Amino acid sequence: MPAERIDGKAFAADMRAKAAEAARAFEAQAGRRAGLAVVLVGDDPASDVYVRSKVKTTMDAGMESFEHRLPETTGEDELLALVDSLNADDKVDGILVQLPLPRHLDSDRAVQRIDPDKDVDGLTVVNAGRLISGLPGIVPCTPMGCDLMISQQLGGDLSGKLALVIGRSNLFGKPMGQLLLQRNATVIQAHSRTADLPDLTRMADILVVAVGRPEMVKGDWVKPGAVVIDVGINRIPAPERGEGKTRLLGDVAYEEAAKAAAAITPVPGGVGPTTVAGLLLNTVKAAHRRAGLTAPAL
Ligand SMILES: Nc1nc(=O)c2c([nH]1)NC[C@@H]1CN(c3ccc(C(=O)N[C@@H](CCC(=O)O)C(=O)O)cc3)C=[N+]21
Ligand SMILES: [Mg+2]
Repeated sequence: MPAERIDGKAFAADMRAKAAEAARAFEAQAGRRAGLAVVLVGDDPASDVYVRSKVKTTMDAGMESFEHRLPETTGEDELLALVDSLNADDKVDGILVQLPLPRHLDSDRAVQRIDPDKDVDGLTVVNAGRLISGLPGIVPCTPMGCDLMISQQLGGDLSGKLALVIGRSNLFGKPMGQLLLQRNATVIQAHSRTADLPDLTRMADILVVAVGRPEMVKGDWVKPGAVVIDVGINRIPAPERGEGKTRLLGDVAYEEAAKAAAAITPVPGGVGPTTVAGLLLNTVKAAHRRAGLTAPAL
């Protein structure tokens, strides 16, 4: 039986509907809309597309969007001053600094300047510490979306399951491993220096791949019946679609892997759309917390 194709677009639509419902409840109680500030420095076209989609989705969910576009030549002091002013602005519940920043800016410095209670990307050391300590905090959006998809497939308790995460970034791999651990999975965190990776993937009941190498995980690396989550977004040239055209490939060879897996996320239309939806959930949760209101279970 071929694998179930996990529909990330439908899943994300459901997450957005929940965020919109929570946003209405927040507005009714707080007398203002939850607000998300997005900071974009420079004019990278890919970042521009992401930011536009974040702004639109935010407004569609009944939240306020504050868009701050700064020129490529922005200095570090200016960027930090903007973050400071957003930290101090009561209408702003969430702050996102779009990455990557232009090379002359220190992205870690900018991100760590964000008030942890407004850090809707979950990238500050405070939120990383809260996650590893099992304290309430803000979880990075992409692992949050993957965690929700995995629990929809397998239930909330992953006792006895072996989960393999390939990738160890602060943005994805590390928090993903922590979320799986919290659900009682036995977690292996693999990365570019891991030896004999296919031997490990073949043991994994849950295989989460975030390496950024097109179709690196082959069909015969997948344990029969596994749940496979492909976090890779690799844009590759597609001359067959016309001059200068590109297409997206995941880190997993989808067609092959789908023959073994029980369920698998496609690229595009899998994990990607849940990322922006996760941002809305984080923003509306942050708004409730900041206003001293109980956030609805999301
Ligand atoms: N501070 C910060 N936080 C981020 O969360 C962040 C960021 N910076 N910088 C860039 C990356 C990338 N990212 C994606 C969001 C949605 C899709 C998405 O919806 N992808 C669609 C395809 C979109 C397409 O066709 O290009 C999909 O996979 O189906 C992908 C990638 C968030 N990022
Ligand atoms: Mg990673």
